[in-house]
Amino acid sequence: MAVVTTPLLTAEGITLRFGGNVALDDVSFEVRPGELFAIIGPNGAGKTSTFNCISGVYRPQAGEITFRGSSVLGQRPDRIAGRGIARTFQNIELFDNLSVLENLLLGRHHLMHSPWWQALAWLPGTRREERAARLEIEYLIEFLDLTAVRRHPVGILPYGIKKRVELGRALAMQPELLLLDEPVAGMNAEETEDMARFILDIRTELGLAMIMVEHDMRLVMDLADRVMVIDFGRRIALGTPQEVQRDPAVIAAYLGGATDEVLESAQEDLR
Ligand SMILES: Nc1ncnc2c1ncn2[C@@H]1O[C@H](COP(=O)(O)OP(=O)(O)OP(=O)(O)O)[C@@H](O)[C@H]1O
Repeated sequence: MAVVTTPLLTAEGITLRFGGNVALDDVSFEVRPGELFAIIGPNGAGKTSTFNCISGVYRPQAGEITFRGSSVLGQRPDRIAGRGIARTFQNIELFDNLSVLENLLLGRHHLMHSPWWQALAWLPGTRREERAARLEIEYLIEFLDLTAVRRHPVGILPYGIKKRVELGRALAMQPELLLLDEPVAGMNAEETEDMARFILDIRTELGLAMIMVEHDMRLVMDLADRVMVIDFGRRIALGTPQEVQRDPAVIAAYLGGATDEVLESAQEDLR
């Protein structure tokens, strides 16, 4: 008997317009618990817009997005984050003057009731809630191999480590779904390999579902369980990495209507 899994997130018929410009046109997909779901597509295809609809930055004019069975539409980004959807950004958004530990504690803090400065002050009378948070953060610091830099101000760290701190801050929010916006953009080969390892560890050890937007095809094809391809705001393919990289519509989207010969060579590249 086939096992039916209830989706964690469902997007149904999402349409998003900016004036006359259609950023997303009737896009539907679902993300299953524990799945690594990738969204790819040429520049301006609508990938970031999809993230912005899920995380409450944009409200689509049509369609529905549900997380664990109830709608996220119309909710503020902080409320959606509190429901278990955390996000990293294309451009790192951290507090440069604060340490790695402090940045992670602030990420954790939106879940707590005590004032934010208490998390940083670490007073002798610090409440139980703060102590529990501190233990979780210490676990994440170790998990992400950040122990050696835990007290360093984020501003002085190399780019690849900053991206890892940003990942840590999103994980500190204890999400069930993590949105990764170009996690390896601008990274060298070694940093990319490290990040790929951490993404895999998040899936296997923490069991989190992830949606990843990424231009690095090798990373996508190596890591993702399923891939959705969008072009000009439309979903043109959805399937396993093997299925989408064979799909002529996908190859054509990347090349803009090519001959059979060029398609074949693109297929090689996508492999
Ligand atoms: N705030 C906005 N105002 C007007 N148009 C927007 C806005 N955000 C996105 N768009 C438009 O929506 C379309 C999709 O953009 P989006 O940023 O989602 O693409 P993308 O696939 O993430 O691109 P890239 O790979 O370059 O990051 C583009 O035509 C873009 O110009």
